[in-house]
Amino acid sequence: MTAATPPPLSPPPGSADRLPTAAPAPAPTTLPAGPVTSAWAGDVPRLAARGLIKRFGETTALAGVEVEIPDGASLAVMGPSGSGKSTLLHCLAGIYQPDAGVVALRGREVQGLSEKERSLLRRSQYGFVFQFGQLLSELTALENVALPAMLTGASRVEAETAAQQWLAALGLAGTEGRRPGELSGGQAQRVAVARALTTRPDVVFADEPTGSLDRSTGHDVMRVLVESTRAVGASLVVVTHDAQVAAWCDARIDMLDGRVVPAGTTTGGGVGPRTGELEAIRAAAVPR
Ligand SMILES: Nc1ncnc2c1ncn2[C@@H]1O[C@H](COP(=O)(O)OP(=O)(O)OP(=O)(O)O)[C@@H](O)[C@H]1O
Repeated sequence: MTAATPPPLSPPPGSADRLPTAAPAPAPTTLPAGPVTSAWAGDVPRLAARGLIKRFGETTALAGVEVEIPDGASLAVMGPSGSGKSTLLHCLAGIYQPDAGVVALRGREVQGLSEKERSLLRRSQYGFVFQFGQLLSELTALENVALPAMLTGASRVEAETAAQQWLAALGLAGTEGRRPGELSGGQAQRVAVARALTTRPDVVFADEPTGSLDRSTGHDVMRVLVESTRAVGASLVVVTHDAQVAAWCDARIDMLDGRVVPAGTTTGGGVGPRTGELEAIRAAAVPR
């Protein structure tokens, strides 16, 4: 990694105006054409799950999870290691098929789709940001961001023009030609955010998006992630151990043993000190 100058914080207030509106050619929708499922016929959430159960052999990773994410809202999923956070994200995103329960995108059930249909759904209507970005190391930042749009049918020129706009809006102008190894951790995560937004997804899923970053860079990345998804009208699901990361989101659920429990009842991080506690203790311990 280079000792890169941190990019300017972005998007600044009002940045929605600066985010590109050029969308790639719309991908064929994978949502069933039928009516909205009656359970959500009134106020249809962007994404919802009912009675979600997922088992791995003897392990019940999800034991009946209910969750709703409104249009354009962000949800933090917290809880200790092994509580089912990533499994929930994978079920919501159509990566895992649940053993029971319903997942609905805009009121239409998606859990019964075939693997091919779910793959198309993920490519065309969801965006993903992971802990280590998962950028393709041999591609430049521009190519990484352009790729999802090309996979959903946009021409190379169209996809790269839009990618350039996304990168500029996210404070990354000038990094287009760099490969992931030539970016700072914060820059790489911003590229991952740009890549997640480029197909104008319905929902962005982020699994520990700041897990590999220092506190200040993580703070910037969360701001960019929350504000840019909001600016384009996407809903956001963030899995995190960090209460300060969760605080960026509109709502939070806590998980324990595969269930949603009242917020604040889990430590989110095992037996160790919680986020910010050591700093507070050290500050309090300074002689006055
Ligand atoms: N592919 C898998 N095969 C077998 N067991 C799994 C698999 N994925 C998850 N599990 C188990 O399901 C439970 C929930 O795991 P999950 O990864 O969802 O928890 P988590 O809250 O995301 O944990 P962490 O914070 O450590 O990532 C755990 O007991 C885990 O061991």
